[in-house]
Amino acid sequence: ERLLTEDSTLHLCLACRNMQRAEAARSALLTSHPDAHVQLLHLDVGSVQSVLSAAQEVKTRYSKVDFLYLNAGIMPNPQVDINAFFKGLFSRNVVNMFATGEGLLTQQDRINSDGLQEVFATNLFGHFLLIRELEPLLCQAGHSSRVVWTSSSNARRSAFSMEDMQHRNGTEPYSSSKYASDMLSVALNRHKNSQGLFSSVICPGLVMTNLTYGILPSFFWTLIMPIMWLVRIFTNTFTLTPYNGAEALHRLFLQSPESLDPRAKYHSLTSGLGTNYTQPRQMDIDEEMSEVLYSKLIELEKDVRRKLVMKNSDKNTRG
Ligand SMILES: NC(=O)C1=CN([C@@H]2O[C@H](COP(=O)(O)OP(=O)(O)OC[C@H]3O[C@@H](n4cnc5c(N)ncnc54)[C@H](OP(=O)(O)O)[C@@H]3O)[C@@H](O)[C@H]2O)C=CC1
Ligand SMILES: CC(C)=CCC[C@@H](C)[C@H]1CC[C@H]2C3=C(CC[C@]12C)[C@@]1(C)CCC(=O)[C@@H](C)[C@@H]1CC3
Repeated sequence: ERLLTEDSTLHLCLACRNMQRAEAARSALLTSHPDAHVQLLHLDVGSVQSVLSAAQEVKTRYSKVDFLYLNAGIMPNPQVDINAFFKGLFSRNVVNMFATGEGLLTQQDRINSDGLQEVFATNLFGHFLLIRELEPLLCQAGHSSRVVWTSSSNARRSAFSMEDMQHRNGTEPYSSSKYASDMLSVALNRHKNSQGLFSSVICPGLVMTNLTYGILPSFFWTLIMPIMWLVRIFTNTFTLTPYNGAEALHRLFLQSPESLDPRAKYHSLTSGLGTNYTQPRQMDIDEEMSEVLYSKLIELEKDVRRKLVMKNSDKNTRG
């Protein structure tokens, strides 16, 4: 919506797993921008086969991609640690606790049909595979393109382990996957800037969406809304509405790739008085670690492709 308000001649492609929701989003966009070009594409970013098919379809439809917004993300079965919340409330760490949710949330992950951890597959690996597949459209001579990751201030180095990059053994797969996306963005810039591809990371702040309604029921959030407006005075990270949360996505659209800081996370912020702005903050990233992650993802990609070929040939021989 905000991009079309900026430039109504844009060609948008909404890549979604639920086509009914995609159609509803398209209709809403066409109501406010009747001449807009909005196409739909089926994509389940958590499925390797779906990513490969969707990328193939993009390559037949378009000759180049200027912006790729990697926004899809999940936080399955979140649990709030109430004790930690009340402890944090009376500690010196209280502002950081509200800004990042650090130490308050755990999730239950599971293995998907590709044999990958679902949160890792959805929040990181599917996006990575999509970029790899779309490289011919993203990396073109004399043309610069942009990849924008929706990360989170919940991303934390200590939640991530290189020996367990899928977070099979921990209870914070969300934080781990978001930290991995921050590292991957840094690595992508190192590898791809020379080919015209620029990667950035944003955090929308705490926004009321299906994700947050999965943490606490919507009526509870409505009930504590006055408290949240109060908290906003101290953190600025309680953006609360999708419009405010999209501030950094919108800002990056207007900024030239050369002016971007590859090691910064761009935060959507809303002041106590309701003013929206974007602020870059340095990420806690080690270049060497990001390089190791990049290599491990390339290895996993090879492995996953090999398995898919075997699976498909098995299917063909059986029937
Ligand atoms: N809300 C918040 O406070 C914060 C959110 N974020 C991040 O913002 C992003 C958007 O989340 P938000 O809008 O809050 O949450 P929602 O759950 O409302 O939206 C998530 C979106 O991702 C889509 N999605 C999930 N899994 C897949 C998949 N396998 N394939 C394709 N699409 C998929 C969902 O599609 P469908 O409609 O089919 O479910 C939905 O459109 C996420 O990356 C999240 O981590 C970051 C910081 C804070
Ligand atoms: C606001 C009050 C009075 C209570 C709510 C407490 C927590 C449930 C809440 C405080 C900080 C929140 C938070 C997130 C989830 C809900 C909280 C832990 C996130 C982790 C949600 C997803 C993200 O990506 C982060 C940016 C959020 C950070 C803050």
